[in-house]
Amino acid sequence: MNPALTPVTGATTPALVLDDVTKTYGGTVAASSLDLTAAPGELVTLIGPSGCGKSTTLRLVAGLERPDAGTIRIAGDVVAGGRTWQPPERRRVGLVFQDHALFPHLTVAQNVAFGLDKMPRRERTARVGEVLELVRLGHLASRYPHELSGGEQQRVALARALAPRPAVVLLDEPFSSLDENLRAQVRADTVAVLRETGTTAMLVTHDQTEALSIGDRVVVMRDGVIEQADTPEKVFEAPATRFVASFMGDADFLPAHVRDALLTCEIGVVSTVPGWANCDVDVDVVLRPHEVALTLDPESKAHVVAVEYHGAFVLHTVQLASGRTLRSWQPHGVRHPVGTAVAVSVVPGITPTLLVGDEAVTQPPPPR
Ligand SMILES: Nc1ncnc2c1ncn2[C@@H]1O[C@H](COP(=O)(O)OP(=O)(O)OP(=O)(O)O)[C@@H](O)[C@H]1O
Repeated sequence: MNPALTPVTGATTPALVLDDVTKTYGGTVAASSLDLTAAPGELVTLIGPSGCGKSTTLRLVAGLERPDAGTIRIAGDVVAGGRTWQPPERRRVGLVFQDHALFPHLTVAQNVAFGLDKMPRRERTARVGEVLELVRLGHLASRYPHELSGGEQQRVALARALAPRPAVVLLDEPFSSLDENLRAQVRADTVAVLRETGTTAMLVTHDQTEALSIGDRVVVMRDGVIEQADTPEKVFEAPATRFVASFMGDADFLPAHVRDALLTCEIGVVSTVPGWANCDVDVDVVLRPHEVALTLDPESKAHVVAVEYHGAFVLHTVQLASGRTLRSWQPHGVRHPVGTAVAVSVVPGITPTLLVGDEAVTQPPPPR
């Protein structure tokens, strides 16, 4: 990493802490008792349905909204909480928005220099050159925003956010105005720059794959509440709630039973459940399409009811004898026509998530 580009944060001090932060608008609780910590250099992705409070969370950190309660710390300093209130310009945060929000009458270099007005002129010019090189736009320094592509504008917005060496960069759906092909490239470039500079970032997205693929940690929100904040693997493979299981990827739920450490449901034995010996409990099992196997079986009461071609994989929906449906990813070359009778099982070695009510359980619930 280039030391000149390193954001100034203490190695052990979290870059960002939200402690019991709440924000309401009239009767709407947009953020409810949020607890969240980002370590220096961490990239946190925030995801959830429309209106769940993602942008509010970002705006609270940026200082564009005041919390009703709770404390926000940036690089160890309280910026909101109790009697303390730091305005946005004193918070050491960089902002990148979906629409880039560049000043149309300023050149690329002037846009990037905008937040550096307190810096001596020579230092400022050097810094602008440095961050423009970082985003590979040094050659376009004297262009105006309307003379740039969408992807280039987004890189200018990132350069402008990084120029003052913020403790945290906040990105609100930064790629959603870009078309599909460009988005993947700009996303990869942006993440590379954040990594190279060791920048702590919080990024709001609507895109599950994006949240999982770029986040060190994924924060799933619903109705102003954090449902789960975990590594991408945990969020996908061990969702904490029914909502997280279904929101972060395709998931089907079947009533199931654990007796003496054996998990069974309508399709038969699913797996063993170590540590669940001597119990006899009803649960729901979460099954993802890549965990469901199909074999041709004319005797089976299950049959294919829908087939969707997705290119590399073909999604089969199967109706079981009970009327419930399960989905199964089949490889590119496999296509069982609608009506085909199939035996359904799970692929070997899976550790499925079990739910009691809407909560995932890893221990047998206490006897009632
Ligand atoms: N300024 C405001 N005044 C009143 N209500 C607001 C205001 N800003 C947000 N809200 C409400 O707070 C809730 C959370 O909004 P927020 O914009 O944070 O959600 P979001 O998850 O970012 O949604 P989206 O994905 O649609 O952008 C919503 O119910 C919204 O209507």
